[in-house]
Amino acid sequence: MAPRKPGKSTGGSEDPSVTLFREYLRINTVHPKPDYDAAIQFLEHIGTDLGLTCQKVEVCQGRVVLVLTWQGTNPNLRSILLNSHTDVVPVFEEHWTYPPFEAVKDSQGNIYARGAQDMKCVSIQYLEAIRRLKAEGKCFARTIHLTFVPDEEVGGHKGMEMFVQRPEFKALNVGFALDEGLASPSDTFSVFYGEKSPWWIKVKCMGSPGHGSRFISSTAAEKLAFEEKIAAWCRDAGDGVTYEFLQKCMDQHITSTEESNPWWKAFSGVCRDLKLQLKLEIFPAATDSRYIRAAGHPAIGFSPMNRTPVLLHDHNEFLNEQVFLRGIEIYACLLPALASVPPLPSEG
Ligand SMILES: CSCC[C@H](NC=O)C(=O)O
Ligand SMILES: [Zn+2]
Ligand SMILES: [Zn+2]
Repeated sequence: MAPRKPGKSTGGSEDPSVTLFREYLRINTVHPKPDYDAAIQFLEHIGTDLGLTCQKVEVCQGRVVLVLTWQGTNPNLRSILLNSHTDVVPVFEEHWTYPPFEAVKDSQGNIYARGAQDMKCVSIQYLEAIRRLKAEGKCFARTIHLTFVPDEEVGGHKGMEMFVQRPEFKALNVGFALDEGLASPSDTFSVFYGEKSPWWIKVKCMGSPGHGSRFISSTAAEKLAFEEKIAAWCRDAGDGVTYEFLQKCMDQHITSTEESNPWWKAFSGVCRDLKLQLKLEIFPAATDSRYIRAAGHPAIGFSPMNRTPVLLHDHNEFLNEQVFLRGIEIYACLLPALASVPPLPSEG
């Protein structure tokens, strides 16, 4: 085990937000057996400390969604949803320079841990931005809800997919949601308004595989045409060859990034004021945003990490503490703007 080194980039005294982030990273929520209870207890404690109301929704056995709420002054208006998942993907410890659940900070202020980018940073940034706004005595018209969901990394079925079907979700009256994005190695910040639709397919071939790997010449861009091709391959391979979808993402919703859209106007307006360069992208995989969008709500994927290599699911995932702290400042500007979007025509 590598020794834990004291951080030097802050001159020895660490920002309490960074300390909290590192504490959260040490909670082992790795698949296949994430310690969700420990994560929820930790987050609930922070929320209660901040004076947020707390609700727990058990979407199925052992899978609880934690909802922390900062009530707005006009509860009739639609709310802002800040979503994050609590689970992280497995590690190959032998490929890590530092133990992946110790949140070691090196001399440059880089914090190494599974979940440093995906996406424990964002959970703590949301909370710490709220801490700052509350300390300044701020309050806003719209309610802000934070949801902490399980199982995103295994498809979100026992997480956000079930939660959006629940009356407790409908009662949140969501107007606009923020969820995870990706780091960006350049100066720009990546912003995601839609996602690819991954298909994970398990093919079961009991006998001889025959010529099941033979490709048919005409390619099909259309997804349903592609599924027919898979079915045909299985038929061609002989009896007893079956396939099943482990993931079949079909959602094609995208979120408006038109200046005329009031949510986008608020989001992009803050970024302009802060001189953040945005790069609008389609997320290359699938996140829980797809369930939020499919439920009819606009959602933007945004993890404020520029000048950072994209290391989600990779060995030696890290985030620099200065980038992390800048993210809190960014949310502390975004949240007031979003929670102050004037009543929309549909809100009377
Ligand atoms: C299709 S379920 C996707 C789960 C996971 N999402 C983001 O990383 C992923 O591995 O892409
Ligand atoms: Zn993620
Ligand atoms: Zn992930």
